[in-house]
Amino acid sequence: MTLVLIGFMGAGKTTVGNVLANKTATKQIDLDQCIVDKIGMPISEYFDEHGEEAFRELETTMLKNFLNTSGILSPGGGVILKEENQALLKEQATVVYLQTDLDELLRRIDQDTTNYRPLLHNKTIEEVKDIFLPRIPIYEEIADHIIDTTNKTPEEIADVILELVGD
Ligand SMILES: Nc1ncnc2c1ncn2[C@@H]1O[C@H](COP(=O)(O)OP(=O)(O)OP(=O)(O)O)[C@@H](O)[C@H]1O
Ligand SMILES: O=C(O)C1=C[C@@H](O)[C@@H](O)[C@H](O)C1
Ligand SMILES: [Mg+2]
Repeated sequence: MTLVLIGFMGAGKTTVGNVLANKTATKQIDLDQCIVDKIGMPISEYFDEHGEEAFRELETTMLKNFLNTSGILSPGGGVILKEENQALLKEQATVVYLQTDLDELLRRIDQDTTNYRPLLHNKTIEEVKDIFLPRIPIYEEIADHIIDTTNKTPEEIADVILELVGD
């Protein structure tokens, strides 16, 4: 079964997925990257040109394409918003939720110069909370395992995951 890492932007899905892939000699599929390769533009540009709803449709199509590929799948943080995706993840994957305190997420996102996250651009803390808080129960509901990543390195998180799901 595919191992899927879920969590908010900055939770470390891509980073931990890479560490895990190296440790287990499997491949990591970063769904955001697959989408970028397909659309030929950054996600932020796609949001500007086509809107979030169009992005979500595309994200669902790509999730279906890659869900049954063996390895580690790291989707974008909003993949859990669609009920269709929630059902797919619950039924067809082992799901690990990378849980992180909001302060730590904001610190990581602030320091991350390689990724631009359109949903968080120019948002106040209160506006970020409006996106973050309603997602928490969905992440928790879908997860087979929950790991608090706040004070752990990606290496430590990968080791916890391997203990939980075996390698
Ligand atoms: N456990 C950690 N401790 C400290 N920094 C971390 C940790 N995990 C990830 N980071 C850093 O936080 C930033 C965001 O990580 P990453 O891109 O892996 O998050 P993501 O969950 O894939 O986000 P998105 O949903 O936007 O794709 C990166 O700069 C990464 O180096
Ligand atoms: O959490 C989200 O809604 C998103 C997270 C990113 O990984 C991208 O998938 C996109 O910017 C949306
Ligand atoms: Mg990512």
